[in-house]
Amino acid sequence: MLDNVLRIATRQSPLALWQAHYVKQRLEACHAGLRVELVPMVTRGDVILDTPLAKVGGKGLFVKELELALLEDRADIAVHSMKDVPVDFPEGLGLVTICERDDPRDAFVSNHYDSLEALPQGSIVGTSSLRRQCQLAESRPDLVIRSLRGNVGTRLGKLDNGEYDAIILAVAGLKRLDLESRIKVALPPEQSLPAVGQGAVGIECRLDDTRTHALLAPLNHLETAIRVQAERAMNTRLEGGCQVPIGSYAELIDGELWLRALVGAPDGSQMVRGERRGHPQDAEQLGISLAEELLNNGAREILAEVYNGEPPA
Ligand SMILES: NCc1[nH]cc(CCC(=O)O)c1CC(=O)O
Repeated sequence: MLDNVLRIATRQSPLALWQAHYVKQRLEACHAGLRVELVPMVTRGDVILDTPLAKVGGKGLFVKELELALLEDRADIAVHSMKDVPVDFPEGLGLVTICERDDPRDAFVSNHYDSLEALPQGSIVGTSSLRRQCQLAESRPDLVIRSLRGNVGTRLGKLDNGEYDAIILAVAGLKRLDLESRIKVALPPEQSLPAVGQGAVGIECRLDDTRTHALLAPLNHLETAIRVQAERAMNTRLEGGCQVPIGSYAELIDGELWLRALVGAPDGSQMVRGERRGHPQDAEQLGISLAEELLNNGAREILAEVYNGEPPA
């Protein structure tokens, strides 16, 4: 491989391409003479579009092919939405860089209603995320929640077709695709606790590739990395698989790390919440101890039911 070239394995969805181009631009701005190339790939997750993710193997489907390309040295890095990165990495690969987080919140998107509160009884809301579903169902048990999959553009198309009265998407994804104008309200964490890593872009590479590590170093954002570390430690301790009703969100406020988390029954009938404050250096321990508190307060039973029961339609 040429000394001045770095290859990014990327999916070809508009969001994945935006994220890959973002990293390319930042790397080229940091390193004069470096040429960053995109290596576009198709993953199984891109091919299977009409089945709920929980039934076909979950989010891991979107990263396996990219990781294989790294292991076979057909690419040097893979760029991911941190939200979609499974907790475990294949032998020899790891996440070495987390870029500065964008808006982590969920967005309420509708063509007819200005807010969640304004939705009439029985309105149809689209989301395939159990995390969004359980929080919606808790505050508005009257709503009808229907599965919604596909790229951000596909999902908006289904809203515009009239299949849904409203849908929930990540603010960050809409912003990246220049679709911020579609957001009616960004939901505060109190109303829709974000997913682990939501809004942050992470970079995976071979653990022994010191040249790439050095090139990536200036892109790492320490505050974001600490927040996401606490969130991921929480999910890992819960053994949160791919499709889970778990929210996990950390903030750094005046030097203090504040982690909030929830586990909910998909129908919103039960919800276990907790929070912890501590030193940023203890991010991982904070996540683990909060997870243990939730497990002891009922999360264990909720998660067992979700994993053994039928995946939601
Ligand atoms: N599950 C797909 C996905 N993965 C990351 C984002 C948004 C960008 C981000 O959170 O970094 C989205 C779209 C969405 O949830 O609306």
